[in-house]
Amino acid sequence: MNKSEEIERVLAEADCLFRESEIEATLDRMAAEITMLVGDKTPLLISVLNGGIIPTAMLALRLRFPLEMDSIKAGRYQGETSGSEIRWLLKPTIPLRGRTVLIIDDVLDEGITLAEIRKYCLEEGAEAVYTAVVVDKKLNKEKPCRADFIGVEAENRYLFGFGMDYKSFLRNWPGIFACKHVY
Ligand SMILES: O=P(O)(O)OC[C@H]1O[C@H](OP(=O)(O)OP(=O)(O)O)[C@H](O)[C@@H]1O
Ligand SMILES: Nc1nc2[nH]cnc2c(=O)[nH]1
Repeated sequence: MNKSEEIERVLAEADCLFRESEIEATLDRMAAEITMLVGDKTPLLISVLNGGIIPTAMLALRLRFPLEMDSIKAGRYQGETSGSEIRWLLKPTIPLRGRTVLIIDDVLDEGITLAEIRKYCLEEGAEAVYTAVVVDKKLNKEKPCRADFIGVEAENRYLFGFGMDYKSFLRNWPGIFACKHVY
């Protein structure tokens, strides 16, 4: 099976957990919550690449207050469907000292990535660090990091869409989908 056949098969078998309209409504609600908490803090939004690109853009367009944006890349999956050691690939260039930071990512799974990024921001002198994810996966164990703003909860299956990839593809799929099999 070549790559495009694999992607076609994953798509054909996948279950849609949340439709585009449901995620849009969820993002509206998250934006209102974020505004209440940090709307007067001139926050720095940090997008966790690559999965955070789409959620960050969609959330930022809903925020009507002054903010800055930067990115961080610290991945554990590197295009695979199971995680390993975290690798730092890009750090923000805007200084974090004294800032209210909002880290935005697509999915909170084991919570290791977000916990490490949160720790990094605090070490860099951020005054307050908040975290937002579109999906929090329900695992039957404690996570090292909780998100302050959560879109939806999903079962513990491999997900794609709305920023989340299947082996680097399908981040652009408009909804949240669960794979039946990973190949
Ligand atoms: O909670 P965890 O188990 O640590 O996993 C969550 C992380 O996994 C994915 O990133 P990935 O490393 O796959 O990089 P990507 O954003 O480029 O997809 C996702 O975007 C989160 O950042
Ligand atoms: N795309 C994707 N990335 C992840 N990183 C951790 N869990 C997941 C998941 O379910 N899907």
